[in-house]
Amino acid sequence: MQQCGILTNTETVTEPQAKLIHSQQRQRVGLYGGTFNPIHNAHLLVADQVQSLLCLNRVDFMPDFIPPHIDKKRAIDAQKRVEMLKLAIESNPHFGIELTELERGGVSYTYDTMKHLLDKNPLMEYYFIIGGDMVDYLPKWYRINDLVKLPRFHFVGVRRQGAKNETNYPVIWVDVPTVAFSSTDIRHRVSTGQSIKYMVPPKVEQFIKEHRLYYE
Ligand SMILES: Nc1ncnc2c1ncn2[C@@H]1O[C@H](COP(=O)(O)OP(=O)(O)OP(=O)(O)O)[C@@H](O)[C@H]1O
Ligand SMILES: O=C(O)c1ccc[n+]([C@@H]2O[C@H](COP(=O)([O-])O)[C@@H](O)[C@H]2O)c1
Repeated sequence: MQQCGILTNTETVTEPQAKLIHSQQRQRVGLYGGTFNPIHNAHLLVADQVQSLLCLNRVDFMPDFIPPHIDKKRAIDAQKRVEMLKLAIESNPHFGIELTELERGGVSYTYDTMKHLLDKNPLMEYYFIIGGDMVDYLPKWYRINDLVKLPRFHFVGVRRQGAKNETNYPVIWVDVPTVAFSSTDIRHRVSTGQSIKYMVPPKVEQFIKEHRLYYE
């Protein structure tokens, strides 16, 4: 079991220890942004691995309203994406859902989201999880130079096959065992009658069937 460096009953506290204690009064929150159309097991695996590797208090999945790369995909309605997220995370006490981008509407620029969350939650330290493929695109992100300078904000890059997995921006890199499929693959498999068993949680599979999502 990994130790997360919690100091207890410390009588004489050195300056580095004090800084550590102070930093531990902050909640370390992972944010996993995406369209989640639908959420799949690779997302869940990444979130779980990053949570334990970085000793995060929790990881919140944050569905976007309009993804900044609009041409990338046309998602099903937000309510159904959230329903599937709820079903997927219900058994993990370290997982939650952050709805701020859906509530705000418009294009879900991360800079706007983080400004809002950091102002609202001064005791939270945020770890924004992105795949290595997304790291390659960081230079094109809206106000990226301002975003990386925000206090209490960190990018966590999950290395992925096929991505460059390097950048000049500050990124905490992690290696986690992962699998290569995407939501696009899930949608394609459903629309062509192939099995998605073990690629999404059973309740999400059931939801997709019941609501006839992605069949055409
Ligand atoms: N198999 C995977 N392994 C690691 N990271 C992943 C994987 N699939 C998606 N991600 C990451 O999850 C985040 C949210 O992704 P998103 O909701 O767009 O899922 P996606 O599977 O990439 O969807 P789509 O195929 O519709 O683009 C992104 O940072 C993406 O890089
Ligand atoms: O702010 C930006 O310019 C920006 C550009 C690309 C992606 N993002 C965010 O990165 C997360 C993953 O994006 P995506 O397209 O893989 O779903 C999601 O939360 C997006 O809002 C943000």
